[in-house]
Amino acid sequence: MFKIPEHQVAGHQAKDGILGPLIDDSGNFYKPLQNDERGSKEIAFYTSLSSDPRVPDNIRRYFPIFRGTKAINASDGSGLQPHLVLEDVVSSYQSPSVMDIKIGSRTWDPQASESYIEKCLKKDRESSSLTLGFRISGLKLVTSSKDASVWQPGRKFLQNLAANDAKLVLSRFVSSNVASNDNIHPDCSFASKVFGGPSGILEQLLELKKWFEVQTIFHFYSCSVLVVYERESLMKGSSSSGAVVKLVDFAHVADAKGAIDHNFLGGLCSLIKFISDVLEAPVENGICNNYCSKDEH
Ligand SMILES: O=P(O)(O)O[C@@H]1[C@@H](OP(=O)(O)O)[C@H](OP(=O)(O)O)[C@H](O)[C@H](OP(=O)(O)O)[C@H]1OP(=O)(O)O
Ligand SMILES: Nc1ncnc2c1ncn2[C@@H]1O[C@H](COP(=O)(O)OP(=O)(O)O)[C@@H](O)[C@H]1O
Repeated sequence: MFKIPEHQVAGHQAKDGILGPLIDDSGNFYKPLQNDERGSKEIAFYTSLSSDPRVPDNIRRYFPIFRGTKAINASDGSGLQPHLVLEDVVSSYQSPSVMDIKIGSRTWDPQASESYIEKCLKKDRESSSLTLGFRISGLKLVTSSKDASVWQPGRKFLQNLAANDAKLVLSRFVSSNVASNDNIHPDCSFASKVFGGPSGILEQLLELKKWFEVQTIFHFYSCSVLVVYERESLMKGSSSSGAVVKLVDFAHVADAKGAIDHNFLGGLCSLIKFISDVLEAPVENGICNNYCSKDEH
């Protein structure tokens, strides 16, 4: 009944007897509750999100639906363990293309231990978090569902991108010619249908930004924007990409104590600028002008 999620792109993964999330056939995503304060923080967040009247209805749709907790057999063979039961946000896609972008220059919350802060500071400094205000934690793009081929760059490569290369990766994420040749200029041919349009990724991020400009309830440290779309249907000429933004990972959410979450807001603004640039770059001869580097992998 429980399976390892095929489309998970970051975080702890349930393979090789490791503790990680599981899914079922009914659209549920079971995230193991880490048995330190991270598990309780994530439950506290979802519980408070569900009941807090200050969270506007239009913003709730950016979070996976929370269906409580349940003890299920854990992926590491340790027997019944408590899991968060969340909506599996990719379950309605035939072959979802997914990108996880961890937002904010700083990924530790004020209550973290000295050793955890030190570990995060190192990762933030060595990744694009400090320079860009976000880092791409993982990405998987289905290039052909017929032979199950995918484009899935290494996580270390993705996390350490300079600005030009981040633009290149975002461009490739919405290009039709990813499979053909690693060095080919991305054509960005799906940019307008995935990033653009009245219900595209950019509009969704802008709606979230509006809320982050005023909300003083939560500080979202180490939280990710998950971008999902159905590439296969675009390849076949459909005009609908099913592009959605979801926020995931609330193990480090802190009380905002009445202050704006400038860390998340800054990272979100930076991501919005990158996506706007990809969208606005004029395409000449089918080639996207924001192509920047030849040596990515
Ligand atoms: O253990 P690591 O080094 O893989 O770090 C995990 C991160 O992996 P990454 O830095 O992307 O390679 C991982 O990052 P992603 O979710 O993969 O972006 C989380 O930050 C995870 O922390 P938590 O479960 O949210 O508290 C991190 O786990 P903890 O180190 O906090 O347990
Ligand atoms: N509700 C969900 N539905 C589908 N996939 C999810 C969901 N939540 C997380 N994921 C997948 O799992 C990955 C890691 O999730 P995350 O909550 O960040 O775990 P961790 O705390 O281990 O870092 C995400 O990048 C995404 O691919």
